[in-house]
Amino acid sequence: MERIPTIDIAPLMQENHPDHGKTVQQVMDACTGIGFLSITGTGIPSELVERVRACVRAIFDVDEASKWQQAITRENYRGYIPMGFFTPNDGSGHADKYEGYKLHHEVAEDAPIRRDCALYGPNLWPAEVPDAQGIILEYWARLDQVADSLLGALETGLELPSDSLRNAFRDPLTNMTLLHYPPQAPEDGGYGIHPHKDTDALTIIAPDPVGGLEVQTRGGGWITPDCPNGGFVVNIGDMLELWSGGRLKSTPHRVVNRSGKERYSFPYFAVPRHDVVVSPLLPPLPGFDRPSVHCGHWSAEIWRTNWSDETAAEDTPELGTLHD
Ligand SMILES: O=C(O)CCC(=O)C(=O)O
Ligand SMILES: [Fe+2]
Repeated sequence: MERIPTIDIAPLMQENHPDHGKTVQQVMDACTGIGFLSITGTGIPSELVERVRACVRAIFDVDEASKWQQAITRENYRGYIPMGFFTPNDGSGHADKYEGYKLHHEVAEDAPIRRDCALYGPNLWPAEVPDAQGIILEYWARLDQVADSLLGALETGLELPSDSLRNAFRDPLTNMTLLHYPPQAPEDGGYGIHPHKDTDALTIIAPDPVGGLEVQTRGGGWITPDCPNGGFVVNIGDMLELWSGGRLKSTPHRVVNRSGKERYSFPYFAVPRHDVVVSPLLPPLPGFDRPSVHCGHWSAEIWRTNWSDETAAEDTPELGTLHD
């Protein structure tokens, strides 16, 4: 499949919809083919998405000195990621051209799960944008429902027991990166985000109308998702690829912002609970041979190794890494 289909998922969001089976098949075809789909029929009002995008813009409009004061740390992977803060571990030495703000599934200061895994906790919210918390958490709750519906469809499509995927997302390590990509000049060869695969289970993005996301086809070309207004782009990450024994595809993608305009995006990365060990729930396809992944350990490793003086442990599976 060399194109990214648009699928109305309204039949998945309601029990016993007559088109449920047909929609499951469409989602399966996309996820076992190119690994990307555009979705409509989520019930999320465009107006909510636009309010989120306005907050994201305001968060990046904060002055540089204040951003550095609220920057992400090794101890707490939350807050600002100033432009050029992390360099990809691909040996190229070229920093991606974005600035970010990291958020995680919101957990109270005194939540019991914090005793089991240090990755959980309250988010940092930028002091300068007081509306951000309420608006983004409202949006987040809607995406939790969309992710749940898609996971339910994949359980059906893969013929897995009901809830076998969805149960892994109670107290999840789901996270979101707010992103700002300044426009890149035509002669500028770098990337907004270099080609990579997502290391999560499933990603949901409200595309910025300025464009810039590119997806690799099986043939090696790059295509742009053709997502209708009010729709979302969804992609399979490495964890669902692993769970499905290689049936669902985690596909390389990249961002290049040649629009001449500022680009804002806020991908939602669905990640299971910290103690979930992801390994194939079905016999792996021939040639698909990957070690299992402990979600808490693996998430901590991905974030730790973003600091350039930290190296990956021997036993770390290389999820997300692209090899030539
Ligand atoms: O900004 C986008 O559209 C995509 C970002 C992305 O691929 C990522 O953060 O993993
Ligand atoms: Fe990505």
